[in-house]
Amino acid sequence: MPERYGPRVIEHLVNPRNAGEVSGPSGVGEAGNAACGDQVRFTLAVGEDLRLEEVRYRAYGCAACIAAGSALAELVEGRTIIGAARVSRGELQEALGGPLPPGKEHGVTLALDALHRAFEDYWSRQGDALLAGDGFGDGSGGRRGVVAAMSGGVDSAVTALLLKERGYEVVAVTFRLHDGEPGSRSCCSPDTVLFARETAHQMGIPHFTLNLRELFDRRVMRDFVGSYAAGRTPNPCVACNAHVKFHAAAFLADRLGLRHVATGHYARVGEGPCLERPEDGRKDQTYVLWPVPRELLGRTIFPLGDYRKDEVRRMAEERGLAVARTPESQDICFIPDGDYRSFVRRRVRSEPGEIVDRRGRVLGRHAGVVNFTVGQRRGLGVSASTPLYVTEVRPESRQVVVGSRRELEVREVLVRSANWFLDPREAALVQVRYNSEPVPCEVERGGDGWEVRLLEPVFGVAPGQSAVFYTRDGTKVVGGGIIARRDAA
Ligand SMILES: Nc1ncnc2c1ncn2[C@@H]1O[C@H](COP(=O)(O)OP(=O)(O)OP(=O)(O)O)[C@@H](O)[C@H]1O
Repeated sequence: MPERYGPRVIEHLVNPRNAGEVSGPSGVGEAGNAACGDQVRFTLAVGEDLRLEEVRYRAYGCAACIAAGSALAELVEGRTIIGAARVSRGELQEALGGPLPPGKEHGVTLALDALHRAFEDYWSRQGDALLAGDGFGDGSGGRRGVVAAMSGGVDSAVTALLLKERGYEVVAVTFRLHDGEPGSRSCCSPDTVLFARETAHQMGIPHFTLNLRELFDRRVMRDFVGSYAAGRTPNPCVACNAHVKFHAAAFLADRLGLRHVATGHYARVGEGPCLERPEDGRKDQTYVLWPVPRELLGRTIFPLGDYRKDEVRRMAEERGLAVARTPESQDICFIPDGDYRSFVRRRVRSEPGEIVDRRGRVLGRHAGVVNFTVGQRRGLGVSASTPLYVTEVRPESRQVVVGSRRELEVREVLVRSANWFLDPREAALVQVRYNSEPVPCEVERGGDGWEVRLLEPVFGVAPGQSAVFYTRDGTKVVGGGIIARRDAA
């Protein structure tokens, strides 16, 4: 036994606490691996009152892992799950009598990671309702607390911080949405999850991780790929807000008895509840938030809605948060290199087809409709005296229709799957693309959706994108929906 270990570490090694396994555990977590020598495993029994009734650990490998496992098990047994999720590296080091010798710190990392993986497993076992897309409560019976969704970026870190400073009981959660890539900036890489947890702990906030890979794969990634194959242009952030992020945060808030959920989106919740534009117009995310169910919006807090991005970064710097300098996240979180065409091509079989004009004249051939989206000008492989654009994608006949810019002009749009915060009659402006200005419109019920008359023409409206409606003064979101293909059933 190296002499470098302090007396508390040695005490844990000579007399380990809570060693063993819980029988019939409610959560199991492991970190490290036997191949590299160090491994820690935690098993938990969590009571109905969310207290950790029994905590057991097993550690293989170096003395640091054994001592850290023992100290952590002793520290958290008997605490509520929230109290246990707050234990930081600092607190565990203190329980071991101070930092472990250089090169042995991984014992603390592995023990904490194994415990948090056991929490993650516990929530997964509770999560059938969430995976089935079932409902959530209205939060009215909950405490004045909030589950804050933390991606590991600066926006959500400052969100949690502001809520804490306003006196809310805050619990942070990071979602594992996809596999990410170790070392990548993806929000879901293992490094990012660890970083988010350490940031939460730095603020004295408990942190959980929810494994939502299956839900995200089913409701976002498969829809993303399937949409391109069906000639639509999807928006995965919209799908995630519709089916994953907010429901998962509410699921956890309901289980923990907390009233609110929060994210680092730039938007505001107004009376009604309704969705309102944020202070920082350049960061406005109202366009992707339209599908949040109204009942859930009523429980939601967007603390960043009142700030500009530069103020948010400054607040992070002033409070010494390590996230202060993280770069902006990429457009689509599960495609770190941004090459979404290749991502789709790897997942669907591309069948070649014809490139035709409006009248059906064949102008060329293409390798697959997944490579095209309405409004696209580059990569058509057809030469013409005037610029050509994709005006329509017809997956049934594998045809891509091209035409002049004028042929992209759209004056009527059909919108389905609408979600309204206000009376649809208040819809006076509509935005039909992520980076475009809203145009005046009239909306009325039509068939199985909503007929939208654009009072100014828009060039290039892609089915699958969102149409988001705003009030006449442009400040409030009335509702939104998905733009449908006219001829599609
Ligand atoms: N993997 C995740 N786990 C938990 N929350 C997430 C995750 N990804 C995104 N969020 C939440 O959704 C919000 C908006 O996500 P978006 O991808 O737009 O990130 P962002 O604006 O770059 O924010 P941040 O700086 O916090 O990463 C985040 O602020 C966060 O609250």
